[in-house]
Amino acid sequence: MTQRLILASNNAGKLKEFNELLSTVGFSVHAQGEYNVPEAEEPHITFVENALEKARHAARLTGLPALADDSGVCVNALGGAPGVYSARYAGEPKSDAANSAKLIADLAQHADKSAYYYCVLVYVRHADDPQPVIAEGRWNGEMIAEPRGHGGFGYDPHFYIASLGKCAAELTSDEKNALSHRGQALRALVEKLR
Ligand SMILES: O=P(O)(O)OP(=O)(O)OP(=O)(O)OC[C@H]1O[C@@H](n2cnc3c(O)ncnc32)[C@H](O)[C@@H]1O
Ligand SMILES: [Mg+2]
Repeated sequence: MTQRLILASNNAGKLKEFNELLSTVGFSVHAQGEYNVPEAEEPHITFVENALEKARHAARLTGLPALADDSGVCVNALGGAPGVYSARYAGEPKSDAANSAKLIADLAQHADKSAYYYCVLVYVRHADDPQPVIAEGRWNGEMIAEPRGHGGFGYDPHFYIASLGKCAAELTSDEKNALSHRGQALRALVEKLR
């Protein structure tokens, strides 16, 4: 039986990756935009609280189970910034190009370019679910100034994986999903839902 699931996100890049990752596990997935769910508030200082807020918001407005992702890039030399503020690092309106440009500028004087992507997923069966299912994933890399590749989204053209000699934006979507913070978190979540 396929179970209808709301993806509590408005980010087109994430939605594409979720559709690829979830296509095989028996969920019929629908973006919250299909149900006219407006963007949720993300007022918290932790990824998990923001993800829970987004999942509950979508479940409450649709009456359906919902999956939310809160994620970001954490740069060690910047004390973990932009972290939970990754989507709006350069302010509003959100812009991947402006965010990347600010991050590269902020890092220019630092020798340590190491960074990691972090993703937490929260699944709620309904808005008041007392047992949300939570999973996380982390993907290490480093930030490089010159953008490379056209795949992915967000900071991917600047997120370099030395062992591959490539940026995340140079990977196919299957390659990215196999390695990424989001892919890791989703596989862990699916295990917990079995
Ligand atoms: O909240 P929703 O609607 O899901 O969409 P969002 O883009 O606002 O999502 P977040 O609040 O979780 O912020 C995550 C940001 O972190 C960055 N990010 C997360 N995962 C990424 C990935 O796989 N590749 C590149 N950048 C990523 C990117 O800038 C995202 O906008
Ligand atoms: Mg957001």
